[in-house]
Amino acid sequence: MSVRVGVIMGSKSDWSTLCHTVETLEKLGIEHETKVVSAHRTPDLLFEYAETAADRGLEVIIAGAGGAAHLPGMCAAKTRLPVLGVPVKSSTLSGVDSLLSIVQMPAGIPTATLAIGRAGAINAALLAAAMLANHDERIREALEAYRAEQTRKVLDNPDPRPEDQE
Ligand SMILES: Nc1c(C(=O)O)ncn1[C@@H]1O[C@H](COP(=O)(O)O)[C@@H](O)[C@H]1O
Repeated sequence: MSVRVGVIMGSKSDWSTLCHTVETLEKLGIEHETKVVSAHRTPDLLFEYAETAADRGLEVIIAGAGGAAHLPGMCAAKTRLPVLGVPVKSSTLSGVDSLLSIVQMPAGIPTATLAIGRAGAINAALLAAAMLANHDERIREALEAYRAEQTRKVLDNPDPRPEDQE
């Protein structure tokens, strides 16, 4: 099966956030690749990655970065593929810096912006799945099953108290 989604991140230190993206793609059975690519530290690699992504068969790119998070926007500038940006929570500014660096793109080069941290990382995978599900029945079924399971878990256990206090 060919790789459908590229998951890139600015540093190895982003893995503890982007691992949630990868875990969710794996749950849904979506073929993906992961790589450290930085607009700042490896600009030529980023250009090459983004410029070749569509021809290599990728359909969506998920890009996570923290601080001055230029990676998603610069990636979007060099590919026609949809780019989903995940703001990584930074130690100094709690990820607000990452969020603002990704969200306010100029008109013409859109970058979808998810929530800061783990929730955004999971939702980036689910959003990529929703895009692929438009033309892929296997992924559509996997996404529907994921959501049904999530709903069932809440309905089966509506008591908010921790289990040892129920
Ligand atoms: N924001 C970017 C980019 C980029 O946007 O190209 N490259 C690295 N970084 C970010 O720098 C932070 C600290 O990186 P280090 O932990 O390697 O010092 C990471 O969150 C990374 O995403």
